[in-house]
Amino acid sequence: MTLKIALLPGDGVGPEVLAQAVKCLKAVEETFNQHFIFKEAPVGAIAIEKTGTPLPDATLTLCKESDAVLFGAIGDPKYDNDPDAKVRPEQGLLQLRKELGLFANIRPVLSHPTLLDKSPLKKKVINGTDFVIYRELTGGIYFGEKKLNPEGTVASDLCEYSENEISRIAHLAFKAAKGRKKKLTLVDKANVLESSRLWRKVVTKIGESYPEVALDFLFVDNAAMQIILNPKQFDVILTENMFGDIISDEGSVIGGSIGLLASASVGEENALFEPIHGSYPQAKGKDIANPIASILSVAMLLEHFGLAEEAWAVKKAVDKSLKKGIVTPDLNENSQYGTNQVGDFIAHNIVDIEDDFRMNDENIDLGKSTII
Ligand SMILES: NC(=O)C1=CN([C@@H]2O[C@H](COP(=O)(O)OP(=O)(O)OC[C@H]3O[C@@H](n4cnc5c(N)ncnc54)[C@H](O)[C@@H]3O)[C@@H](O)[C@H]2O)C=CC1
Ligand SMILES: CC(C)CC(=O)C(=O)O
Ligand SMILES: [Mg+2]
Repeated sequence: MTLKIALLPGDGVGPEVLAQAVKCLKAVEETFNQHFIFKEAPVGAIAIEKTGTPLPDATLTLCKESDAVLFGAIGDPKYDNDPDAKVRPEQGLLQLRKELGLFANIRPVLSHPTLLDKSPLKKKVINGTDFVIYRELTGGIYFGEKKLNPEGTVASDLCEYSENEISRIAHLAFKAAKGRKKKLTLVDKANVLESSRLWRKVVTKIGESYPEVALDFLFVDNAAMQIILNPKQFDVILTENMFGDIISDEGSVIGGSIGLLASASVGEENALFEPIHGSYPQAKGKDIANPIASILSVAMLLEHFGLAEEAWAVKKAVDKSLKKGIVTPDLNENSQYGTNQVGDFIAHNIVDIEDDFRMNDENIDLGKSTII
């Protein structure tokens, strides 16, 4: 298979972690005889510096013409610390999601047996956690009308959802639940928000078409508590944009580091793969950022294109690095290994398991396929 992959390294540690993901894709090319055509383009703060805009037209065109986008991270303290900045790196990512129609962001949350003591949560609470968050990605408060009065003393952001925006991701989430533990939890704030009440109504109706899936509801404040009190109760969590953003960072505490959590953003025509973390500017250039979230995003990319064996080989190599302790300092403060060495180890361990393909009973601990 030939795939055109747009590489958007972005800011902070984005380029460093993305470079490790590309190493792994090159290992997949060599080992499995696939063909990936890479083209790189600027996005975020670096693009603002070069062109004045966080998503230059040429970058957007490249993404639209590619089969997939592999994204690093964007963001820079220069903008984070300037509330008056009119142009911001994050606008580039939001516009990209919107322009590519990436309405569903899929974020698996797992506990890995060798990392149980890396989480501040009790082992018995997190052991066996395996859920996936379906976060709506192109609507809600991040995209609603923004207002600031002329005096700069009153501001608002509108949270708006249409039935169609809710139903298209709800169908994806129900289908995912059907293939997993058959449970879907809608996280909302329907006791307060009109938009959440629409979510409940639409999701309840769609649930009738998926009778094998048990549907339940949680208010987001309670969900934030339940995710760390009893994460094993969850299978598929469906939620709106901002709630999904927040609870997925919270969920990363279960795994032991946000540097492990990958994501896929999908729409009708396009797909983008990125770690859930940001640009981690404190680590820029220090070779300490965990590249695994970015590498597992590659596994999600491969799954998305039906390259299941290749995806499995990537996950298996990640599993090996975790089990052998070839990890960055976020997972072991005494670690001798940097971003590059972990990337090298994983890429080197991507091997062909063609004749030994036991996806369902192989003893690796990175969950089953998450892309439907
Ligand atoms: N998708 C994206 O590109 C995102 C961009 N951002 C942007 O990133 C910048 C920094 O935001 P923060 O709130 O500090 O979030 P962040 O996710 O960049 O970092 C928060 C903390 O998570 C840990 N961390 C993050 N990535 C890691 C990695 N690969 N390995 C090990 N530890 C890691 C570090 O302890 C770090 O202090 C901001 O400008 C923000 O707007 C934030 C989230 C997502
Ligand atoms: C620009 C932000 C909305 C990015 C973010 O925090 C995320 O997608 O997780
Ligand atoms: Mg986030």
